[in-house]
Amino acid sequence: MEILTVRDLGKVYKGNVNYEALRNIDLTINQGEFVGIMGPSGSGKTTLLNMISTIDRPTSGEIRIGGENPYRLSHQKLAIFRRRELGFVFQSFNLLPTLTVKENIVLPLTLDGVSIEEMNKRVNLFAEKLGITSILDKRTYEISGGQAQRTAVARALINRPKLVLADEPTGNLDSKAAQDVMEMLEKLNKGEQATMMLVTHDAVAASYCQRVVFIKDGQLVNEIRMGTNRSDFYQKIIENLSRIGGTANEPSPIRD
Ligand SMILES: Nc1ncnc2c1ncn2[C@@H]1O[C@H](COP(=O)(O)OP(=O)(O)OP(=O)(O)O)[C@@H](O)[C@H]1O
Repeated sequence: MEILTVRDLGKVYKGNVNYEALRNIDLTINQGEFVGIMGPSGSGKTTLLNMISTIDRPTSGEIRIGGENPYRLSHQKLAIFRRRELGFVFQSFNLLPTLTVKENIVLPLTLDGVSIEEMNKRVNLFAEKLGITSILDKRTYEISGGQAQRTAVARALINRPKLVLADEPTGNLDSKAAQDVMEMLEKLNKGEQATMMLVTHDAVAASYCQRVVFIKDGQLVNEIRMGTNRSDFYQKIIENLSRIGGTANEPSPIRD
C-alpha cells in the first residue's frame, strides 16, 4: 500500500531571481518502508522534506499521504492532519525544556484528548522499546543527546502516524549515540511497521534504510536498495555520493 505518493513535484522559490529548487520529482514510499534521501548541500533535500511535511507548498505537482492531498485541506484540518498522520524527528530534538521526558512524549496525545490510562500504556510501551524507561521523570536538560533523540523518536511514534519524517536525526550526536538511535529507528520500522523517510548527510545513518534515493540539482538521480549486507550497502552509498559530489570517499566504519 502506498503511504507517500509524490508526482511530478516542482518548487520554484520566487524572488528577484526565481530559483527552481525541485523539478519533476516522482517518489513513492510504501507502508512499512524506511527510505533515506541523500544529496550534496543545496541539492533540494530540505525543500523536498518541507513539501512532504506540509510546511511549504509545492509550485507544481502533487503530494498524497495515505491517499490524502494535504494541500487541499483547510488550515484547521491541516493542523490536525499533521498532528495525527505525521511524526517528526529533528536534528535539534525540539523537546520542551520545562516538561519531563514523559510529558514531552505524550504531548501529541494530550492535544488529542486520549485517556490517561491509554497514554500511560503507550508511553510505557515506547519507553521500553527505546530504552528510556528509567529517565521518564527527568527534565530534558538532565539527559544526554542520545536520550533526547530517543525521547523525540518516542514522541514522533506515539500517535502511530502514517509517516515518520526525520531530518538529520543523527546530526547532533556522537557516533555511538547516532548508531543507537538508528538501531532504534530500524527496530521500530520493523517491529511497528512504521513508515519512515530520513534526510541525512550521514552515510552510516543512511545504511540503516532499506532504500536510499539520491537527489542532485533538484532532481532524483538514482536509488539503491539494501541487499543482504549493511557494510556493502554503506559502500554503495559512498560510491553514489562520490559520483554526485555528496562526500569524499572514506573507509567503512561498519563492521559486520
Ligand atoms: N527560501 C528560499 N528562497 C530561495 N532559495 C532557497 C530557499 N530555500 C532554499 N533555497 C535554495 O534552494 C536550493 C535547495 O536548498 P535546500 O535547503 O533544499 O538544499 P539541501 O539539499 O537541504 O541542502 P543542505 O544539505 O545544505 O541542507 C539551494 O540552492 C538553496 O539556496
